[in-house]
Formats: sequence, structure tokens, C-alpha cells
Amino acid sequence: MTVKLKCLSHTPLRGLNDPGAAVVAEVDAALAKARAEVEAFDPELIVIFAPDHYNGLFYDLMPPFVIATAADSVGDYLTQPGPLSVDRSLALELTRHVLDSDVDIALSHRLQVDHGCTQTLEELTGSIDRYPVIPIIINSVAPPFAPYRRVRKLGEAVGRFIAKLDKRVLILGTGGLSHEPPVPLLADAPEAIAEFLIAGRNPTPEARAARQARTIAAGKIYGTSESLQTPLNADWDLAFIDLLVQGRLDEIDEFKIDEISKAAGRSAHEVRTWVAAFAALAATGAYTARQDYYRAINEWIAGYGVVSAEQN
Ligand SMILES: O=C(O)CCc1cccc(O)c1O
Ligand SMILES: [Fe+2]
Repeated sequence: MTVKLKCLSHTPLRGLNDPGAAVVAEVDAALAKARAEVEAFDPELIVIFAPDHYNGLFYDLMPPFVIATAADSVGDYLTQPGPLSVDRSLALELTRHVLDSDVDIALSHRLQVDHGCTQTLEELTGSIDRYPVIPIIINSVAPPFAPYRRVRKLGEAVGRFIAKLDKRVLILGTGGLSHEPPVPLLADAPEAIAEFLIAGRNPTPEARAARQARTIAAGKIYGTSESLQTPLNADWDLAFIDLLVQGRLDEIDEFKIDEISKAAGRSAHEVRTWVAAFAALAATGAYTARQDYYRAINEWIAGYGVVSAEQN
């Protein structure tokens, strides 16, 4: 087994509400480098930890963690629609292994995934179906959440499975860092919004377009006094990256969900995918990590970071 890891932010506003050309070029360069490294590694399997944003998973049955044996991209924002190349039998084996490790996880034999999973696959591999993949969705957007220590346990269980494979495996985490796009909350939601959050699967094209227009509008004022959303927090982001790079994963067990929401925004919990990814890598042996890129980008509603790691 050889393992590499990449964790990066996603933002569906890339290409829809861009910052200045210099910043766009910087990010393009960071992504081109990451993609070239993936190409050179030539993974035989990608394990991707991703969030969902009320596209595949709703409050009619909201699981803390899900492994998919088959997955279709809904094609939201600018992402590619269609099936991912999920390794069905390996995904099923992984599910058994995680359950045997005392971590409860849901199983989907037909999951819809959104930009939270597909954008990173496209950016790092050129398409959503280039390599065999196992998608693992971690609820990071629809509270209540399982504690961070459980996310770490999940990652460790996945890592022990990966360690037994005779394959080159790329572990991905996608989302974060600090940010708060206008995703509605079920608590105190008006009837129509509550209905969407509970049972909003397969929205009409009009409903999807309206939702995307709201995100773009929020991006245009994010970080100004006009915005009601919690702003980006570069200090929080850089401290989190340092913790991962320095291998201080045990400190994550003390992370407080409400404090993170306040300090870094409600969607900062997408870093749960990074936590699982690093815990998985750490379970395969000691690692070396590096920060490839960081910038707080208001136009994209993203504390935007790229981090890489590999076994020593
Ligand atoms: O459509 C949505 O629900 C949220 C879109 C969205 C915007 C900015 C950063 C993100 O990570 C993100 O997911
Ligand atoms: Fe997101």
C-alpha cells in the first residue's frame, strides 16, 4: 500500500463569482500542481471524505456518516452530472470493516452527491469518473453533528482498511475552511424551507437556479457590513492547518461544535472531512504534511486552503 492525501476547500462560486485575476491565477496554479501530482501518483483507488449540502441527504433520514457503493452527481452549479466510478465491492467491504470497528455508518446503494464531492474530483483528476472511488459522506452541514472525536474514529477505521490493501490509495478531504454560505437551518425555518430541508430531493431546475442565485448574491457582499453571515477567519484556518501539519490530531477530540460555528462559520464544519482524511492517513503510519496554499477569498465564500501529506 502507498498512500497520499490531499485536502482542499471547494467552492461552487469558482467561475461564477471570481476574485481578481491574480488570485484566480494563484489558485489555478495551486490546483494544476495538485492535479499533476495526482496524475504522477496514478491512484488505483480514491477514498473521498465529502459533505453534502441538501442535495443527496435530507432530514427525512439524516445519517452522521454514509458510505456509497454507487453514486450519481446531481450536477449542481458548474459541476459535471452523472455516475462516479464507485468500486462497489470494495465499498461494501469497507462498510463491513467500519462497522466491525465499532463505528456506526449508513450504507447507500444509490447516493446522489453534489459539488461537495464532485468539484474536488474534477479539479484533481479532470473528471468525476477517472479513477475508482469510494465516497464517504460526513454530515457537516445539517445539525446536529456527531462529535469531532467520532469523525476521527471513523477516519482511523477507514485508514486501517486502506493499510491492508495492496494498492496506491489517494485519500481526499473536501470543504472548509472557515466560511458561512447562506444554507438554511431547520430550526425556526418557515414551512416551505423546512419542507425543502426534510424532503427536497430532485428540485425543479427553477428551484435549483434560485438557490444558486442566492449563493452568488451572498458572495457579492460576503465579508462586508451588508452580509449577515459569519465572516472568514484566517487565523482559525491557519491554526487548524498547523495542527494537521504538526500531527496534533488528538487535540481534535476536544473541538467544540458551537464554538467553531461562532468563530469560523457554520459551514466550517466541512473540515470534518479533513479530520477524517488525516486520521485515516495517520492510521497507516507516520506522515509528513505541507500547506500548499491558503487565502481567505470572500468572493468564493471560502477560507481557501490546499494541504498535501504522505507517509514517511
Ligand atoms: O449551495 C450550497 O448549499 C452552499 C454552496 C457553497 C458556497 C461556498 C462554499 C461552500 O463550501 C459551499 O458548499
Ligand atoms: Fe461546501
